[in-house]
Amino acid sequence: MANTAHIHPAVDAGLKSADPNFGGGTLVCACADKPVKVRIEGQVAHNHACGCTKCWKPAGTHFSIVAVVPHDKVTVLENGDKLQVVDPSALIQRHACKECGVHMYGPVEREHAFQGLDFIHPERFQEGGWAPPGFAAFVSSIIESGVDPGQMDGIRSRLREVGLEPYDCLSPGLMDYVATWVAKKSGALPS
Ligand SMILES: N[C@@H](CCC(=O)N[C@@H](CSCO)C(=O)NCC(=O)O)C(=O)O
Ligand SMILES: [Zn+2]
Ligand SMILES: [Zn+2]
Repeated sequence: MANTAHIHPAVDAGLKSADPNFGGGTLVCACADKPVKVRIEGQVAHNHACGCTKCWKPAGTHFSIVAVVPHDKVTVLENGDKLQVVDPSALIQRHACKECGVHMYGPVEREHAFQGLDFIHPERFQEGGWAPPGFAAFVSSIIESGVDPGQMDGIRSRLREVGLEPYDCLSPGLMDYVATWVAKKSGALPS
């Protein structure tokens, strides 16, 4: 029987390939009136499906689609007065539209391996061509949002079917990157 587990509309509809000429675009929130618009220069990196409770997801969806760009490639173009930080104590300072709730950008300002990067949701680009997600992160975290643990086998196999290897943290490459940063900071590895 076909696996019909829903992941995210952009995944369920079939992932679109990156356009090698994609040079950036404009993220737009979901407000019909005075939408927040944020300009991103260049292609996104490390795009992934994220099951954590903190990332913004469209209604009825278990996963977000989230990627990073350098902070200096992010410019608020319109209606920035509608933005507010969701959780000022979080590592990722997610700036959400107060009216529709869409997260528009989330800088990491703290001393961390990801400092200088902003987390964004490429599905909010009004243009196509952004790099598709390459793996699924924080998959077990969807249980924290109320997903029945009995559905996890089906969800993980669906993720594998669509080419998104499921992990319960970030991908091994990113976890190694973070751990290397920590080891260099502590002196466990030479910097
Ligand atoms: N089980 C928790 C996990 C939350 C979490 O650690 N999320 C990650 C991934 S977000 C995008 O990849 C993270 O780095 N969070 C930092 C932050 O949120 O500031 C849950 O589901 O809430
Ligand atoms: Zn909005
Ligand atoms: Zn997340």
